[in-house]
Amino acid sequence: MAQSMYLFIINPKSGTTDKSELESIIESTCYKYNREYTIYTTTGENDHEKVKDQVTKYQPKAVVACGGDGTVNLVARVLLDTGIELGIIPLGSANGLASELEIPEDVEESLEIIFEGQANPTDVVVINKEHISLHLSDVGFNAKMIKDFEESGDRGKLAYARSFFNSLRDKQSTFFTVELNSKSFEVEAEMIVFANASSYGTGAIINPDSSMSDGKFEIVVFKPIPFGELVSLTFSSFFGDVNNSEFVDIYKTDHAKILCHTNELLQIDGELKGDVKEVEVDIKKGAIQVIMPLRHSLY
Ligand SMILES: Nc1ncnc2c1ncn2[C@@H]1O[C@H](COP(=O)(O)OP(=O)(O)OP(=O)(O)O)[C@@H](O)[C@H]1O
Repeated sequence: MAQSMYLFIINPKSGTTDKSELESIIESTCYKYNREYTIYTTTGENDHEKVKDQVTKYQPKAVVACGGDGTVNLVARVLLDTGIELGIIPLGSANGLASELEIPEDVEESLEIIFEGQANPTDVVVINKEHISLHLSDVGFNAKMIKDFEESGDRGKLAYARSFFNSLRDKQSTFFTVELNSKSFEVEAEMIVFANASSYGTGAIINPDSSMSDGKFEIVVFKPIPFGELVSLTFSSFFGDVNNSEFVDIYKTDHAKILCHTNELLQIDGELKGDVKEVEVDIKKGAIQVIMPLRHSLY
C-alpha cells in the first residue's frame, strides 16, 4: 500500500451529527486530491488493538479520527512516537481539541485541512503513566459534570449545558496536595485541571497562556468559588483572563503529582477513567504530529 494513503477511523456513535454522507464525502474528497484511503468503523470493543492492526497493515501517511475527543485520543495512543500524522474530522459532542486548533465542524472544510493543512509536532500529556491527554483532563467539578452528562443518555451541546447546571447545584470542594518540581503545597479546590490546551469545547478559556508545543503543561487550580462570583469568573473565562482571578491559580511545569485527600473521579479528554487517589502528570514533547490549519504552523 502506498505511503501516501489515509486511514479514516469513524466513530458511528459520537456526537449528534448525521454521518450518513460521511463516507461519500471522504470518497469524493480523496478522489479530488488523488489520495488512496481506507475506512475503519469503531465498534466500542477493543478499538485500540483493531486500529493498531489497521495501522500496521496499511502503514498510512495519516490516520484521521472522525469523532469526538475520545476518538482523537484513541487514535493518538496508537500513533504516539510513530511519526504518522493525526488528522481530525470533529464529529463529537464537544470537539475540544478541534476547536482549540480551529478545525471547523463542517466535514468538507475539515477534510480540506487534512490535505491542505500542515502536521505540527504536538505535546502529549501522560497521566499515571498509562493514559495520554492531548487536550484537558481534570478531577473535580468537570469530571462530575461529564458523569451527569453520560448518565443522562442524551448527546449534544444542549445536554452538556443541562449537565453543567445540574453539577453547579451540587458543586463542592475538597483538599489536594500538589507536588511540583520545586515545591509542594496543600490546596482546597473544586477542580484541578491538567492542561495541555487552553479551552474547553464550550469556548471557556481556562488556561490562557498555553502552548501545545513548549514541552510543558499547566496545573489549573479552581479554588472554592462563592456563587456570587461565578458569573464574573464565567465572563473572565470567555474573555481569556481567568489567570487574573483570585479563585484560579495556574502553574506551568513538566512534572506534577496530585494527591487527592478523598477519592476523585478522573476525566481525560472527555472520557471518565474512574476514581483515583493520586494523579501523576508528565509530558512527552512533540510526540504526535497533528494536522492543523496552516495558520497554526507557528502556534
Ligand atoms: N460503535 C460504537 N458503539 C458504541 N460506542 C462506541 C462505538 N465506537 C466508539 N464508541 C465509544 O465512543 C466513545 C468516544 O466518543 P467520542 O469522545 O469520540 O465522542 P463524543 O463523546 O460524542 O465527543 P466529545 O468527547 O468531543 O464530547 C468511547 O467511549 C468509545 O468506546
